[in-house]
Amino acid sequence: MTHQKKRFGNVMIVGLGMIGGSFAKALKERGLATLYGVDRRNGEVALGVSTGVIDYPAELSADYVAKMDVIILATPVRAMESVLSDLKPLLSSTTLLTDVGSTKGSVVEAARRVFGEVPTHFIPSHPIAGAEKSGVLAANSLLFEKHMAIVTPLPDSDPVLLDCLHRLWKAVGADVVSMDVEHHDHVLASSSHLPHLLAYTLVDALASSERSQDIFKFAAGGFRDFTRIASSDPVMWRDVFMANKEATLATLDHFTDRLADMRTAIEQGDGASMFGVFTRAKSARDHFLRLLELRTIGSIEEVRSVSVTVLPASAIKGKISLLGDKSLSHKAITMASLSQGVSNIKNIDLTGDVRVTVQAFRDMGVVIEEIATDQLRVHGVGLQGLKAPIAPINVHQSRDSLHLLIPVLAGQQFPVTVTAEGELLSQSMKELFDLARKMGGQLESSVTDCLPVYLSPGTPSDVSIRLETGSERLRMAALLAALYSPYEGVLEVLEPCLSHSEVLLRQFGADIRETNSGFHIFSKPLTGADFILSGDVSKTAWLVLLAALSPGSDLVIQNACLGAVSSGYLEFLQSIGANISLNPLNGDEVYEGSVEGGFAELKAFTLLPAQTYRLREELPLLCVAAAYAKGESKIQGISALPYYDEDRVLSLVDALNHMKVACRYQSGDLIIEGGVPQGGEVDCVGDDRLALAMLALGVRSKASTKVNDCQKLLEEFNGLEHVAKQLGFHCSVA
Ligand SMILES: NC(=O)c1ccc[n+]([C@@H]2O[C@H](COP(=O)([O-])OP(=O)(O)OC[C@H]3O[C@@H](n4cnc5c(N)ncnc54)[C@H](O)[C@@H]3O)[C@@H](O)[C@H]2O)c1
Ligand SMILES: O=C(O)C(=O)CC1(C(=O)O)C=CC(O)C=C1
Repeated sequence: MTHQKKRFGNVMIVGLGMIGGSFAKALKERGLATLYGVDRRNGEVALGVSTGVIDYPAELSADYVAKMDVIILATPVRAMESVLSDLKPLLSSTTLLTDVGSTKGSVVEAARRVFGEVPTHFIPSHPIAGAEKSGVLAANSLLFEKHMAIVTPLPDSDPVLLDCLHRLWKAVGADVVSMDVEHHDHVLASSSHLPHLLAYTLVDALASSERSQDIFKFAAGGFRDFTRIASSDPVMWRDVFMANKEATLATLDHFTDRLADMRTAIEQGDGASMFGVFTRAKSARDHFLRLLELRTIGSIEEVRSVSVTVLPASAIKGKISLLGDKSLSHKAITMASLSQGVSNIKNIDLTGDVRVTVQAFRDMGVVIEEIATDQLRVHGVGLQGLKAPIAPINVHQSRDSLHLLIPVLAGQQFPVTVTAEGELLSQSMKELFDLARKMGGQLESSVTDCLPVYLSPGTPSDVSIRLETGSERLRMAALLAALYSPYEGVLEVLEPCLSHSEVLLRQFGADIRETNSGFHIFSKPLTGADFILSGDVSKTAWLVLLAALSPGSDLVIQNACLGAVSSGYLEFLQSIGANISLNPLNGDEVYEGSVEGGFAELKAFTLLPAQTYRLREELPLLCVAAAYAKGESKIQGISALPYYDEDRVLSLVDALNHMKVACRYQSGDLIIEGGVPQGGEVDCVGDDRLALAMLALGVRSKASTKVNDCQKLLEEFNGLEHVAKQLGFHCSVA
């Protein structure tokens, strides 16, 4: 045999069936190895050669085995012991020996029985990919692409060969993960072995029933989807259940108990229990499917960047009602989940981060029905009625979800891990974690006060909290912490007037009394409520600014969220000359109403540090107002802002410079000279608020403005193009 040495040299497959054949074919097609096949059925090997799956037939003899760089066992798992015995006298310790068996403990035990102890060059593995077919003719060279391959190294495994095993799986397209043998067998017992057992048993039970002819005749999609895997190879699966007895019995018992509960629910006509199980199962499956799709279609980074372009010189005209406020949407879902009874929430915005909050409560057993695209029915479980989730709670990049969940989780009876993604992982959460500590919770994290955090409950105690910052998210978190006080919680805040958080909590029956410095919150269960959410605050702020900057505008937002906190920004715009009128529908301190806005020349302004802090959420929009105002505006105290608010302003300064707006950042203050921006192409670094500010900058600029990296903006504001069209200005997504 004369051939050039390939990257993985000579590779022998023992058991040239569907999996062994697929592996051989994948390596061969990529030119990565010279392939040898061994099978107890000579016909499979001959077929392997004739169909080009392998290069050469082989045998388990010294001649062949000695020159192999890699040997892969791909027989059913119980046949592996005899193959290992045959190989034992022939093997060299430099040959990587691995397997693809569906169970790992039994294969390791077989190696121990044959060799005395597991040789350092035998490293088990398992591709999580397959099909219900068997035999070499079912070989598929793409089978492992974007699927996982688990390697289960042992403490003494040879590191060089372990590295080679990782590279081998990677070379055929798999994502490689490491796991210990016992964990592997437990996880696979539930994710793979139990479903096969159910499919086989279901088909067998139905096939032996008296109506089997008709059952199969009328079986359609559901039956087909559920039972595809009952066509899998019986030898392989008999071996799996004999090899992984303990773990499969454990998961089968758990499942049998749950099935018995379902039987009782059907018998008793208990629709609520059935509905609960089905809703949780649907949401869990949808969630896992999304994760799976993300893995198989590529990572988030690979998603192509989206840009939004705004054309200048159009008036903002029309009457509009906005979808519910994002922050109120998060809060309403949280309060409804913690209430006793059912809540109906209308005009809720279920896009972007709000989904994270919905998913977290579903993961903890709350049934949340989506009645319409903007309407939820939440079956609350009470303040302490959440169930331990089966996996860590992931808040992704949602700061709102995190601030609501930490105090709520600190008030439960079970421990839980909370994690996040992106920037949230590297930011200190000290103030938030301190609230949970005050509630008696214990928090452990590998980096102090950062996520991921392991949160375990302690003894609940009355909390007394004094907030030193004006953060609305922290205020809501503190209110929730106080709500879990056994008798009375005390909250002192910088601005003791009522905000939407307290008003919303009162709608759910919370006993919150105002004091000179804040609130007293008395222990009392929340009760379900029905309500309609007011329109989004940041979209209102954006549209009103667009109208103020565009001559000829005549805008009416019918369901704006008004009141002490949310109208601070609108009142400030009024103070610099904007033509805005606020028309509250009722006289409460926090209320809904309409906002009317039109064009007016804006005056330059100075924001003192305290104002800058108070208006920090809308600061990018105020910078845009300054860019169009007559004269020089000064925004003081930017360096004293939380760093993410400061970063946002600094990114906007880049865009201002790019659009030839004269501005400078000096000792923590920003000075902006008003004029007419040039337009151009800018990047919002994936920040939705920054994207809105940059689009506002383009609304009356000399040329069109294209804002890149708008994925997050479109998630958070998915009706953007429609709203623009309705109000007569041109905003297009590419
Ligand atoms: N089918 C799947 O979806 C899947 C997925 C991942 C892992 N696995 C594992 O891969 C292995 C192979 O499964 P498959 O689906 O390819 O089965 P398969 O039936 O297609 O192939 C197994 C091959 O092994 C041969 N064989 C049996 N005993 C032998 C022996 N003593 N010596 C030499 N050859 C022998 C058989 O003749 C057959 O050709 C199993 O251990 C299985 O647990 C299967
Ligand atoms: O897709 C299929 O047909 C499979 O059964 C593949 C499957 C699984 O259960 O997911 C089967 C056995 C394994 O060991 C790994 C993967």
